Amino acid sequence: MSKIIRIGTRDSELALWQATTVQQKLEALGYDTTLVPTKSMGDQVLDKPLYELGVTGIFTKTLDVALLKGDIDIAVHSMKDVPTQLPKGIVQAAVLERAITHDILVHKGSSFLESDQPATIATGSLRRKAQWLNKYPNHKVVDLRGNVNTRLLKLIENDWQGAIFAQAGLERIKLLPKDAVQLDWMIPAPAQGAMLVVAKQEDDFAKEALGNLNHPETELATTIEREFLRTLEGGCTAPIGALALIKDKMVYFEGVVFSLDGKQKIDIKKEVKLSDALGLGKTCAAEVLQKGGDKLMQEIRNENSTVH
Ligand SMILES: NCc1[nH]cc(CCC(=O)O)c1CC(=O)O
Repeated sequence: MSKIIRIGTRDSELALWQATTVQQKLEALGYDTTLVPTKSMGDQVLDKPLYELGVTGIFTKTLDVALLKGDIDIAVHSMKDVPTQLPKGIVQAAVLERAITHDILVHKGSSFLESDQPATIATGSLRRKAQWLNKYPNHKVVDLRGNVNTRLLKLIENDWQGAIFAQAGLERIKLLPKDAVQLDWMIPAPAQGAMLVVAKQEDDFAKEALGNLNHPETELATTIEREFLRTLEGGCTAPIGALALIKDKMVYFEGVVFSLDGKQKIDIKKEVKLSDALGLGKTCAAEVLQKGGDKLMQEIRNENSTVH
């Protein structure tokens, strides 16, 4: 195997951890590899909320272009950052076994959670904001951008009580504080905690190499969650959560869409046999749309377009 697989990645600590993990797995199988770190637009524009940038795939576009130009052979992504429609010519080549899916609150003392005192929580995610305000209507949520390391620093520098992160991200780069509070009531983003490796459609060598890294259960769960998101036409900027758990040949699915202020919530829970899991995300999304989700999604699109 003389060909060297060039692995494209963003250059944040978390992205590099993820890409190195893929690199080590490929090397263990006997493949030669090299890492190609790149800055994405999403990492460069830090002074605007994500949802105002109005571009889907802001973290993935730079790597897509590098892949299609032939500067890299594969790209490693946090799967939740990847738009549900991949660009033409790029395919999903491996979904790695998922880490913990939960969100987590990093704080400077958590007693405020048990009181009625007002508090300020930071997050750049509309999904986290809506769910937080739904549970704590008297709190304020402020925008927070940047990679995980930057966001932790901003929390220290600012007068906020806490900030919300994906537990998987903090664990991977060993920055999870011991007293962080796991938000097991918060529905994660579709595909949170999973890594996706993409390749060019025509690159059989890369696709075969990556086939060894694929984790079918994670692939199925994330497919269902992303189908739910795609059917709702949520992109990456709507307050939509989805989680599919696979256990004992059953799939347990939970999906939700919130209004931006967190006051309205339309959710769905379904359990089906593993053999009936095909199309589950779509069916659940159709039910949500029918239960008033279509109107809610339209409101979200209108409100989002007025802030652009
Ligand atoms: N949007 C940024 C992002 N993309 C993936 C992760 C964490 C790892 C994961 O969820 O797979 C994070 C950080 C966060 O949400 O705190």
